[in-house]
Amino acid sequence: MEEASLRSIRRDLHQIPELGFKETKTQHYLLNKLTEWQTERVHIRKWETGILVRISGTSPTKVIGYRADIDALPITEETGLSFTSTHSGKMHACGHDFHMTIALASIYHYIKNPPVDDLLFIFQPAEEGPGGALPMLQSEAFQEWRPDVIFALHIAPELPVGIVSSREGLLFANTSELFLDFKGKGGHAAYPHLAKDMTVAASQFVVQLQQIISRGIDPLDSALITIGKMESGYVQNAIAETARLEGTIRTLSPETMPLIKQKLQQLIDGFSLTYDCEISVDYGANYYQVYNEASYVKLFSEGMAQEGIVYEEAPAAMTGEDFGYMLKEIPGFMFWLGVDSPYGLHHAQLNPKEEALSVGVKAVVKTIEKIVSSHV
Ligand SMILES: CC(=O)N[C@@H](CCC[C@H](N)C(=O)O)C(=O)O
Repeated sequence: MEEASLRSIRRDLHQIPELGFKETKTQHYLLNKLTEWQTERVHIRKWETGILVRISGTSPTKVIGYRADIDALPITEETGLSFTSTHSGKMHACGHDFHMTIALASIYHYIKNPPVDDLLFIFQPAEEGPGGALPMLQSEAFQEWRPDVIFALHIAPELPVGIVSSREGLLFANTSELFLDFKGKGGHAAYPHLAKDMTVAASQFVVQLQQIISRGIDPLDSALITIGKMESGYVQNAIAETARLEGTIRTLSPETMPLIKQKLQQLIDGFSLTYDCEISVDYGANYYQVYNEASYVKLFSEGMAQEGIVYEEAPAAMTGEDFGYMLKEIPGFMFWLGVDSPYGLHHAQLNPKEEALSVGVKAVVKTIEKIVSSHV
């Protein structure tokens, strides 16, 4: 596909960001393109707000899967681009507009050049939350077309265009969302002794919970807790009756996650007594680690060298990806695609370079060819 068409698709998608399981305009846009190009080899199925596209091979011995996530984030875009988000308070700040464009262009390639093996392209909803990969994987629609091998990419703002990166084994962490609600007793700001101040309780909690990691977890088994949002009270001269903390827990090993949750519960019990309040916890969406199968990463790095794309070994990252659930069931891998943006993932000014789109398509097509001709 021409560079100009890649950019135009990416810009269209960039303007209509939608949150998890609400990607109706996105689904409609993708379906329009797919049906416009459809031939007798191409079979399309909807699943919730996602789509599965199966392309029949000329002489298939396996099914090769490629997954692109399609949802956006509740972030107000500040890029000032001419094709900025038209959905107020929502933005493709994690590159899923790139991921979808690269998947569409790869499908287009295989419509023009029929593949040897069967291909399954997966447009998956709700990666940022509440998690679309696991229910999609378990769906009848997916299981009927289940691939034998699967891979995916993620944009990497810190890498220059022309560089891709991955690693054998653990690439992304185990994650759990964290929502804490505090309920005390409100009152006049001048009478703190008659109230139960949840601003104070929640503030102490934020500081104290960092010690779960620094004092409770083996430093060689990395983990983190980030509180990204904190809310309490209603007005400057009243004691806050309620407070809410929203965050995420990340661990390098699946076993450390329940340990942190157990220690959090002990902290919650202690705080409830000390501050005479009620604290409820909700762990929201949980994602399993992204663990890459070594043989496919080797195949990928060989393929990139043949294609003139620079391959670098990636460090493991504390980012999360529900694609980990697909890799738990189906062998494969994930890689980073350099897009060179001074602002990182989840930043309101993230602006990936569009030259990376064609590098992404080349990388996906080459990887499919390598898997077709391999015996792994
Ligand atoms: C690649 C990336 O940025 N993924 C997200 C996944 C979010 C998982 C969930 N909502 C959580 O925050 O735990 C990430 O934040 O790493």
